[in-house]
Amino acid sequence: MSNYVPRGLWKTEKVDLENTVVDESQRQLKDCGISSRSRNDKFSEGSASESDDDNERVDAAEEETDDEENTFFDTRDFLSSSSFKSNTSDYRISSFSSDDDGLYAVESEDDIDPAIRSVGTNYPYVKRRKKLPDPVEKEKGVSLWSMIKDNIGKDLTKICLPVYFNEPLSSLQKCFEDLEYSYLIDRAYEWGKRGNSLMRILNVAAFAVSGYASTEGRICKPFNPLLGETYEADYPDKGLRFFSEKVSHHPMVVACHCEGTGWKFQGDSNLKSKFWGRSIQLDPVGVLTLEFDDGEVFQWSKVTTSIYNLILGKLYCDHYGTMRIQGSHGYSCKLKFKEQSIIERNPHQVQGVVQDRNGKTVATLFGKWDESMHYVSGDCSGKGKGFDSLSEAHLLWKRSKMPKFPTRYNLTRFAITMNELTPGLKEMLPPTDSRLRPDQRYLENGEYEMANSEKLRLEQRQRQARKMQESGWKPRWFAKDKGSDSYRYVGGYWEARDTGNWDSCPDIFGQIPSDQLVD
Ligand SMILES: CC(C)CCC[C@@H](C)[C@H]1CC[C@H]2[C@@H]3CC=C4C[C@@H](O)CC[C@]4(C)[C@H]3CC[C@]12C
Repeated sequence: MSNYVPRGLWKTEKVDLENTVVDESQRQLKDCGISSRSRNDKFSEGSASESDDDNERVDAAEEETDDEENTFFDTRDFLSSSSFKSNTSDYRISSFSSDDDGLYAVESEDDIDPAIRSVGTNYPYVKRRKKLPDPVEKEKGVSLWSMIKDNIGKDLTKICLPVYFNEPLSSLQKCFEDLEYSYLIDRAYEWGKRGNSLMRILNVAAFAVSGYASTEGRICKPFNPLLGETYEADYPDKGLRFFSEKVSHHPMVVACHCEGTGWKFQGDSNLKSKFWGRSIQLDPVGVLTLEFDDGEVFQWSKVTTSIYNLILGKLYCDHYGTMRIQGSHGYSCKLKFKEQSIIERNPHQVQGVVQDRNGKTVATLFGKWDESMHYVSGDCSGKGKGFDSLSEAHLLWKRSKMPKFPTRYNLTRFAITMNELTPGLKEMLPPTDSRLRPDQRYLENGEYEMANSEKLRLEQRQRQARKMQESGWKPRWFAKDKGSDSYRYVGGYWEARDTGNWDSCPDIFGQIPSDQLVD
């Protein structure tokens, strides 16, 4: 059994995914006879820290059975069932066929009220790029194993992984990926305005799930932003503008704020990570808040994400757990993300219910986080019943098609646009914007050597971040809410951008003045 790992050999350690160091315990892979891996089978990285007395929990996690198994009916069986097909026979046919639109294309949604369906389609057109630049240098196959083996005997926690394991986006930009399907919030807004709160929460729920779609097949690490790094996304073509800032380094926290048409979305993301040997578990802490102009507020938290096959096999991630969306006007929604099992025929299932203020189930939701979400009126989540009424399922959301020019990072069409730096935009940005981060730009251009050396330089800089925080560093655009641990946008970013006055923004990507260097 090649992947048998003696118990006790694996320490359950807290892994800082953002610190690009190789975990000491990976050295032990060698002792287990695990041989080289290609670049495509990427490896974990993390810093060894904290307790190693949690071994039992590994066992517990492995042996845990999914007692909710039965409550998940087979969505795939259903989607291919004739009753469903006859109802929405053309749901696979895209209503947009040219390659020019794809970014915000909504697939055929015949049963959606045309007036609602057209919400968000009359935003101005903005030309955005459809591919990343062609790489300057040829890609080379870097195996993580070769890096580890050359460093045996050294302190492995001090080795930096090359930029080759990164995707050319920062964690700040990745937050914006959650807004790819913002038209669902626009629809929710419209439904609510028409007095249909049930359709409002259903669209909010579909939005909350849709943010996960872009994580499928993405196995590269985003760049860990520097303290004070920011990212803005001005997307009039989606009727919104988004802004995020890295507000803390220890623990690593990113705060974001997005103003849409009739709504505001904000939150901060702080991941608690656990290293289980073969996998890494990420538990997001913090609440996301969506606030409509008419006063209705929705709050929810993200579910657990795990990254599997760090040792052998194909790396992949899965999302599982229960997401509770609490609305301020009576309805709430509970969504279960089913955990994938090894023999899973039908992964990525999500199922849930909307309940009114009395706890009565008024609608049932089901689908897959990487595909689509549907709803049925009434309660059909119970076992044994439901398949008849499922023929009345209505499409809420369907994932957009992947780009015509795939990237080696598997970015979606939307993600490809996020790091674009047009000359006009460059002049508007503060010196802290992720688009100006040199190593990330070099990686995007396929200049791997330069990317690597710049990454090392900036990581050197970043080592001062803890000191900065301890000596009273404060984020520029967010502040902690009184009596709470969450960050709120204090305002002023877009106003500063209008005047072009970035005096208060430090040059975080530049050279460190030699008198400020610390050892
Ligand atoms: C171990 C290394 C080299 C492999 C690459 C790890 C990749 C797969 C990891 C690194 C950071 C991770 C992301 C970190 C944060 C979030 C927010 C969370 O709410 C959804 C998942 C998501 C978006 C993760 C998806 C998986 C991810 C991209």
